[in-house]
Amino acid sequence: MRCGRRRNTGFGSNICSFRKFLFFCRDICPILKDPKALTAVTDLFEEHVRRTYPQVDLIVGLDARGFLFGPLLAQRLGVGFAPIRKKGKLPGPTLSVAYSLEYAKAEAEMQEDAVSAGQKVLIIDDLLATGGTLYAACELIKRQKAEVLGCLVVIELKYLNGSEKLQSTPVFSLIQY
Ligand SMILES: O=P(O)(O)OC[C@H]1O[C@H](OP(=O)(O)OP(=O)(O)O)[C@H](O)[C@@H]1O
Ligand SMILES: Nc1ncnc2[nH]cnc12
Repeated sequence: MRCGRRRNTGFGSNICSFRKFLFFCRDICPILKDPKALTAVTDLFEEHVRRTYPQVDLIVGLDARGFLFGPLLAQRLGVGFAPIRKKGKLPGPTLSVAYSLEYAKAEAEMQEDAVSAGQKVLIIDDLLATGGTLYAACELIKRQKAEVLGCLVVIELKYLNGSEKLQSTPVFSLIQY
């Protein structure tokens, strides 16, 4: 798919926009191509987590682009990382939750031993749209009796009100549209 246009303010210049079906999509791939931008994104997440959630035990990243930012942040913080994947990808016993996105339905899965009861968890992804994916991730973590401290995303599509679906779980985003 061709990249349409880029914003030219702050990090926004590293976000590519394109159309998919009837939707206007945002792509974080240009951040990955620019080492300074990727470092700055990681710095901002690290700064926020150290200030707001010093008690965090584990970073959980969402399939697929949460895997690009999550391990970098976990390593900076000196905590572990665990993946939530789309259905059918993870080995061993798993838990799953179905959810809807802007343009599809899917199922999120997590390994049963990925999170321990009582652990304090932050969830990370590239983008919050309708909130279906992050909501499913919160459900998976709560079912394992761990605590979700909050969610971190590079981009939040405010006009889709995804944070309302997450109710009292705080969302920290670096760029809003
Ligand atoms: O807030 P929501 O409406 O749930 O949408 C957000 C999700 O959609 C995108 O991934 P997508 O599921 O399209 O899959 P991909 O990572 O495999 O591209 C994005 O990376 C988020 O994970
Ligand atoms: N508008 C959007 N842009 C990028 N990824 C998305 N996932 C769901 N909605 C999206």
